[in-house]
Amino acid sequence: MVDDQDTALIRATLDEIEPVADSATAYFYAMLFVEHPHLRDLFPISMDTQRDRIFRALLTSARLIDDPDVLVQYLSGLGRGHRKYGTLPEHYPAVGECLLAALSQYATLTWNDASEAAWVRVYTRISQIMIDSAAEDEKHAPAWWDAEIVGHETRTPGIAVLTVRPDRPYSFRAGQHTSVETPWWPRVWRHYSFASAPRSDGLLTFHVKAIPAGWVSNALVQRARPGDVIRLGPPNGSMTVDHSTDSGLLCLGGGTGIAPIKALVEDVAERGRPRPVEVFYGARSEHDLYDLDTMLGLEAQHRWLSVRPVVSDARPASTGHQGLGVGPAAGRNERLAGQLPDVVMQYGPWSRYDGYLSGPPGMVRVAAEVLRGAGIPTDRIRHDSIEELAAAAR
Ligand SMILES: NC(=O)C1=CN([C@@H]2O[C@H](COP(=O)(O)OP(=O)(O)OC[C@H]3O[C@@H](n4cnc5c(N)ncnc54)[C@H](O)[C@@H]3O)[C@@H](O)[C@H]2O)C=CC1
Repeated sequence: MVDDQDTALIRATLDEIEPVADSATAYFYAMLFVEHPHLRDLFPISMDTQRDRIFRALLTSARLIDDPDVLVQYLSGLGRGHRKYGTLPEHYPAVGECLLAALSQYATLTWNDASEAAWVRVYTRISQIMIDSAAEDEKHAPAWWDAEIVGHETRTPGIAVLTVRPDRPYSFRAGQHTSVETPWWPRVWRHYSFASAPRSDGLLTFHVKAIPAGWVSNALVQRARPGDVIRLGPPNGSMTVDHSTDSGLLCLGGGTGIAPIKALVEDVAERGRPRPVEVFYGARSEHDLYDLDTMLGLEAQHRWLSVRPVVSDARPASTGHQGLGVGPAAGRNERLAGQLPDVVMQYGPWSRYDGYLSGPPGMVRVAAEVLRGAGIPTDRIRHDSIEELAAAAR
């Protein structure tokens, strides 16, 4: 979608901007709100969590520029996701104009007529994909769903499992995530993975951990109660099961990252085609393994499933699990000790498995490398965008 010359020019601008991204982004928003004050209402009152989103999206696009299929998929998701903010096609030129002004102001070494022309071409193409996908989506899906909380279960002082009933049918795939807005913080949206495969009663579940200074997560854990109504954006994400193969699934779920892994296990169970699924469920302490009973319940029902709890803040286990392979092992469900990716490497071989990674961004980053080292090709390792995970963890 972009030729090599434009790619090089775009990357040169972004390399120069990256160290001063905060200033460039502040300049961009200041200009946007001064020149186009009516757009201010599309953004949250407090901009602190919003600020780096646009730059993150640009970086993600730049990183994917060599992979047009994935880039179009990413931008289409972004376009659909922008409907819930009230974004309209006529807003894109205003954003583009301020974006280019900010880039020219802060990328003084690399900015010239050629790079400006490249940015105009690329931004026009990016916005067209987003506008088209939003228009297509509008034909068959609402911009957002209202969803009533029908269950709120506190699992630990900081973790709650929420069950919600959307006001209209909501279709998604196991392993995907959505964005959530609470009534208490208008226009502040946060991503949460679905913790179950689609259910016949149409209910959706989420595992939410209250993170320090996390407005949405604290509201959902501490304040939300049955009867409250939250808002959901469209489903997104490609960490879904490839049902066209019978390869095994190697799943790493760290902390609340176990939520989509549970959904994936349910998805495999519903397909009725048994294939080996090896789940490593990591937490800092025994106490943090808040969903272990559910996972062990699933393991008891399905012979093809193995669940291994791993605790990182514990002394190494005295039993010799190392190098045993992934077959049945004595003492299964006994706590393994260590960081999730390290423990997984004590098992295997994994080269014939597909990798599914979900959890803190640091874990996902390290685990992706470790699985590549274990012989799983990059295109068979699935996880959500690490930039998005890092933003969610703040
Ligand atoms: N789709 C996804 O990827 C999802 C991601 N999450 C994210 O998962 C995180 C959950 O947080 P917590 O429960 O506080 O998890 P946590 O920080 O307690 O860690 C959970 C596990 O990950 C391991 N881990 C953490 N950092 C690591 C690193 N740098 N290298 C290797 N292993 C590491 C720990 O040893 C532990 O086993 C949040 O950041 C949340 O946004 C949650 C749900 C879905």
